[in-house]
Amino acid sequence: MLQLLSEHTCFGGVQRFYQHDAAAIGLPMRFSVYLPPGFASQPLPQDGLPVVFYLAGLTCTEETFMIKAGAQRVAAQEGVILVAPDTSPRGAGVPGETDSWDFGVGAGFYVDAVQEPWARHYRMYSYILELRELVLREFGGDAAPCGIFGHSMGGHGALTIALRHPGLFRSVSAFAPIAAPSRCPWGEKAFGGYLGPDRAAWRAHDATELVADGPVRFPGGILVDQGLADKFLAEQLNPEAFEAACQAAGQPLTLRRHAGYDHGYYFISTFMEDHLRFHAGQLRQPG
Ligand SMILES: N[C@@H](CCC(=O)N[C@@H](CS)C(=O)NCC(=O)O)C(=O)O
Repeated sequence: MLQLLSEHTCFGGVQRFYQHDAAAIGLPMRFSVYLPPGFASQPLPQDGLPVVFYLAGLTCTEETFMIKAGAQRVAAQEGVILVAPDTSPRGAGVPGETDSWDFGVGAGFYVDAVQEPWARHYRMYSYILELRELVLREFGGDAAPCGIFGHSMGGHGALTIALRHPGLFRSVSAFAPIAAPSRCPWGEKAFGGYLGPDRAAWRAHDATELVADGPVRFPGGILVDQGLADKFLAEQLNPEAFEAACQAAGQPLTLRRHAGYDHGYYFISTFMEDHLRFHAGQLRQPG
């Protein structure tokens, strides 16, 4: 059952925060929803508005995007619903889960852990799919088209989940994604800890490997923005590996490199409008 935690009128629509019992996680989870002004007048459930999911990065919560990204104004104009989940289970009680900022709490990496002691609750991959179903049931209508985007760890999550489920998500974009997690320190730590030492199992959660391994899933293109003053760019993000894989596979990609921009929400908010219009345009097309 959905518990409404707070509600705020915003650009003529409504910003809400919810808690619910997440089956995939086995714990209560929080998420945020922005419902644009057109929401109330939609004839549910047949003709739901497009829904765009945003997956946040390391250390973030369900609040970060809604507070910092400046997305609601354009979502109101475009008539899209925005949804942002938390970035990990909270209160799982796994020993050491708060010891580091890039693994454990705030760092679920959008995978289902198979390694103990994480496997019981750290199942953010399945949770995102569960949340999509819940949101469509509650707000979207069964036929609502969905898009997904995210930042850094969440950019990795958005790309990998969309590439694995192109039938569920019709548009995908990312800000400064961890684009090849199997070959960077953040990804090696997270995948090693959650998925174990067998690197073959990592491929299914690595955007660069998924593009290389499969057919073209998004013929309408993928949009990625990357700041060139991002302190994590050289060691962690590897957009050039993703770009090369897309080129080799024939997957259309618009990778924009922006001089001067860093890794944070000043960068994200600058290009947020472009991403929302990209998703709205793709989700409005008959599909
Ligand atoms: N704690 C890290 C930074 C973590 C970080 O940059 N997190 C990004 C996502 S990977 C973020 O969005 N942080 C929240 C914010 O900027 O509000 C550090 O000290 O370098």
